[in-house]
Amino acid sequence: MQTNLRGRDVIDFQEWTKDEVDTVLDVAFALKRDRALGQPHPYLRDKVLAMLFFFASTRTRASFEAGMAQLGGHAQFIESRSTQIAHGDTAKEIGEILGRYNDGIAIRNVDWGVGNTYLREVATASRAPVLNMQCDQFHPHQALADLMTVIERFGDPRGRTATVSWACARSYSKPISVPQSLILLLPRFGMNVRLVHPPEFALMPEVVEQARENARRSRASFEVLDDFDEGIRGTDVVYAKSWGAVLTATDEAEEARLLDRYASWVTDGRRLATAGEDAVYMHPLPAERGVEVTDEVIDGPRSAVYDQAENRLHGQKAVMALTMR
Ligand SMILES: NC(=O)NCCC[C@H](N)C(=O)O
Repeated sequence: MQTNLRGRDVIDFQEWTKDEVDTVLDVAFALKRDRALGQPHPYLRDKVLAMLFFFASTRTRASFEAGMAQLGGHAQFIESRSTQIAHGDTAKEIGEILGRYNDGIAIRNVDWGVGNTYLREVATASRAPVLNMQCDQFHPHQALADLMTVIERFGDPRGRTATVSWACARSYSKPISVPQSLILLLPRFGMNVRLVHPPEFALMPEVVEQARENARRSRASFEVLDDFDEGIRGTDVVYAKSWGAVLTATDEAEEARLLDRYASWVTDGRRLATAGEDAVYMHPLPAERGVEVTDEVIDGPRSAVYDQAENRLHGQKAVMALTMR
């Protein structure tokens, strides 16, 4: 195993070289094979990961915690609301202190305009690496699991087309972190990316610009479209999920009006049938069934959602094994 990733933070893989991400993928697939064979791999014996959550989690908590146990270590679950953070513990203090107790600090803070800065402040103060369990701007471990899933389905992803699209959903205004990490990572592996959204649901311009640059460097294409049907036609990966109008909507009422306007942005069987012959449907979950996607699609033969969720475990174990040793 390469050792030079020890101590490295993962805020987004954009800050890692392609070779470094390749190392993570190699280790992730090796750990996945080990697990299938019942082969133990206790690379992190006696190591402890702090998992600090400012927001709800299903897959992220369960997979980081299971992963640490499988690597021979331990994960401690910390919910921000049961800490003294509201009483004054600063990001610097959290970094200093949790960094002294632990070998890694994983954080989920999706508050718009807050999360990314918070993670970086903790990372600056911490002697242990900080792993991003989703912030307002990036969700690197989701994108990693998704890339693994694409590689498992298609082999070499070069020349394949991935549609990263907005879809309608009403439960809450979701972060833009999943599509942002995806459009940054997939072109680096040679995928042609179509970013599709209504004009009001734009991503951060500097992230889109970086994604375009990543595509240019790998001689892949990068397009921004506002027509859902056109975005899906002939594509290999239909990754359609909701996100909030964080850069344009000023209040919930305005966002609700936008959702009414774009309520037809649902991935259904008719639309999926227009994608490529061996196209795959992807979603990070939780999905709003009947609003974002029909049961027929998410439960259908082209859906990769459970493989994506499984690969969270293997990808994160690779990151932890490489950064926390
Ligand atoms: N797979 C996950 O980490 N799920 C939580 C993040 C996805 C969430 N629906 C989101 O859109 O940001």
